[in-house]
Amino acid sequence: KRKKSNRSPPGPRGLPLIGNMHQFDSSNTHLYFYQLSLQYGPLVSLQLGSVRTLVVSSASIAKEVFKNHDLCFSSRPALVGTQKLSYKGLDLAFSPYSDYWRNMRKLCTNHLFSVKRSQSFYPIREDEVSRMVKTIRKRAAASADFNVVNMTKTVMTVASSIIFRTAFGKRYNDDDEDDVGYDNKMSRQIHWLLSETQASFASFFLKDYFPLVGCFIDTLCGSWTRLDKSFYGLDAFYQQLIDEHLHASTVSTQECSMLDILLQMKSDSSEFSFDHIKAILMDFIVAASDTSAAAVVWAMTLLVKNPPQMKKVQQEVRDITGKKGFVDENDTQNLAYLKAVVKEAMRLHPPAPLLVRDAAKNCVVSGIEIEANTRVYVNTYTIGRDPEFWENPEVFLPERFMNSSIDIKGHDYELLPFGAGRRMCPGMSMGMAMTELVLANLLYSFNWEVPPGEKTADIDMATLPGLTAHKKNHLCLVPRIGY
Ligand code: HEM
Repeated sequence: KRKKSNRSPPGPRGLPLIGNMHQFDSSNTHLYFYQLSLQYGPLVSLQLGSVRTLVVSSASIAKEVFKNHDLCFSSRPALVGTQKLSYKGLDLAFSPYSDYWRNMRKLCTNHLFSVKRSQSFYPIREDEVSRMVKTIRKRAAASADFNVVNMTKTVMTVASSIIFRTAFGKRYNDDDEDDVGYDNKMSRQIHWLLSETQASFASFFLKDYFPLVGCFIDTLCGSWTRLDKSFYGLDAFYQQLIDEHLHASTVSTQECSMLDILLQMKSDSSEFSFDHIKAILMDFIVAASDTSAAAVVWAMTLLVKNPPQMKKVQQEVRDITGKKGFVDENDTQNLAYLKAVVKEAMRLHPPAPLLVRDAAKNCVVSGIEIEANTRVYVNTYTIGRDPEFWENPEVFLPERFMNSSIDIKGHDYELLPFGAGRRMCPGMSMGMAMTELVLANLLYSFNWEVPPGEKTADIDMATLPGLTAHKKNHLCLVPRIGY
């Protein structure tokens, strides 16, 4: 029996010292892992430098990981980039499993991420989505040469505006946003904040795989200098916003924001510092806007490529909303088919496809002994396409979720867009509220066409490298006033 549990899962043959590092694609990791799973099966082992790595690609093994051994797999790897940006693990997302993480998670779930809190931010979502609709309307009325909307930019802008305003309680430059994509100071500042944070979190350091020599090579390559520069830039930006809040009389902060709540938490506890606040805000910024925006863009892409489903979902949104001009969050609760569309888009294109954990101790999964400190990637992209669970897995068919009990809450292991177990996404209700509201209003107000001379079949599904799986090439569509 012991012999059996010691066998190692299959995987590509590596080289001495570096293992499989030379084959590892760190830019589109989930697609690389998907290919490996097609070749080697649902459990693949790799040696990435000094890091033993396991890739899980089936719902049944994911269930073992998250249900039977969740405690063992509740830690995250302490990577150079994430440690720096999280102020050495003072955040939630990149903190190792510990008493600190448990307390922080409880605190944040109660104060920041509860359903009630998410509802309290609804006016912000409503206002930003209305602004988006207004700007698209202008574009729809423009002449043929100017009516193409870059959906990727538009959706990223509305999502980051919502998140920025939810985090800090204010907008920038209300006045000059008469263009789709709002190319103004706010947009540029948020864009910089987002891209810098994303890039730093995802930055590649050899030290993460070769602790002894990696540090030296990273220094030679200038990776540390770049990371330090980003970190100090972001730190200064957050400090400026905190200072503005502390001297609230100098700015008009009308809305209660996440930062207000965090400052209150700081004044209630002497152990809570400004670094804690910045680390949590950093998590929120990186985890919240990008993921929801990616979800909307993938859903729109799939709908445009599937006209019968597009027609059906628009019919539902317009029937339920009636003539009142805006889909609100009471309406979205009743949009069963739209919810099925979102689930189906997340099945095919989960915005955060890799659930990353480190094994805290030895344990046996699928009859195989996993050693402590093994890095485990659960690939929800592959699991969502597993033909054992999904009929015609490559086909976009939201109907499969109508009258189905399969949900995204982390109990149905064949569909895990928000993860599962103790480290599951705490912002699910806010993320879903944002995704559904933006998508519903895009579908309610407009009919969408590809630009003249293009075909829907030409819209590609390539993915951008990064922590969040964005559509690589921007989705550009022509809006026609629909309702
Ligand atoms: C459509 C939107 C979203 C998607 C698809 C998504 C997905 C995910 C996934 C897959 C994880 C990793 C879970 C795991 O390892 O099991 C995660 C973690 C996390 N998400 Fe989200 N997320 C979304 C929106 C949000 C929002 C709006 C927030 C904040 C309000 C948020 C905050 C977080 C945090 C803090 C973590 C780390 C949790 C921990 O490690 O304890 N997410 N998210």
